[in-house]
Amino acid sequence: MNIGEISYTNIIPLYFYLDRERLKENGVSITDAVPSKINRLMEEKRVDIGGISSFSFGKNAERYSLIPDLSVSAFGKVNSIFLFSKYRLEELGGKRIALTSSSETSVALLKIITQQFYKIEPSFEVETPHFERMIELYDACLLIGDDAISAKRKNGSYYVYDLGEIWYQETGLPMVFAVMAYRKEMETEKRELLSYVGQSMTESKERCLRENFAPVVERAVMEHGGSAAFWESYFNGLNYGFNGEHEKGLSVYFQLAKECGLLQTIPSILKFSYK
Ligand SMILES: C=C(O[C@@H]1C=C(C(=O)O)C=C[C@H]1O)C(=O)O
Repeated sequence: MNIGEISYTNIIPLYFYLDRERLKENGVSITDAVPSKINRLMEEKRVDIGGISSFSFGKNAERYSLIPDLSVSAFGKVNSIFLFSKYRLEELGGKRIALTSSSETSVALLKIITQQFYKIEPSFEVETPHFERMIELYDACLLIGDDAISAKRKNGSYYVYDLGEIWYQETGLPMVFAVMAYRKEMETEKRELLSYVGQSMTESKERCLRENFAPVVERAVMEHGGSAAFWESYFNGLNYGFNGEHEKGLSVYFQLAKECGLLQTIPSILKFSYK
């Protein structure tokens, strides 16, 4: 079994307390990469389970199921998914926007926001995430994860829009950015390991919440700089669960993505049962 691990700080609580030695002894390997790459590896069956973009789950829901109670979501500001812009959002019609190649959920979300909520039509191009280069060549740029956090630190004079906040203002629902999904074959081929991994991730999340993220904050400060207070508030601003509200938010997101021509069908959401 191969687990995909998104290489952004926001998902660390779901992986922090995994017993990597034990996993290795059981033949489990871990691949870390940006979300779009994990999404692709899972589509190519080179990753069996992992945090993937919720949009990628939507595209592949016939072949994937969800580990229950896990996600990377926000009820409002997410603080790491930003549109940096030389113009106000409502003025971006006909302008050029660079999209990070790391994301699928946020790229589709920005298209939903512009088309459905703001009724404007900018043009989009996918670029490798590099704030200075993107903003030099384009009118606006979308960054996610640690790239967005470091760009926000450097940003001087551009407008900054938090996509989680816009989503919440418009829908009153949480935005689910990543889900913990697995390929359905795992249920028959590797059921025991699947349960073990799902439960370990749930325990990791719960322990991080109990500790108010202290060890995760320490690691984030070491790896990315910034203050402990900043990271503590960042982790507390994210939501790692998946309940009826998340499901509602995700269903509305899929529905709007379909209306924008980004998804062909509205997928149903199936979850693993440990029983
Ligand atoms: C909260 C975030 O959510 C991420 C956003 C993703 C996307 O846009 O496809 C995928 C995985 C999440 O880890 C973030 O990266 O800032």
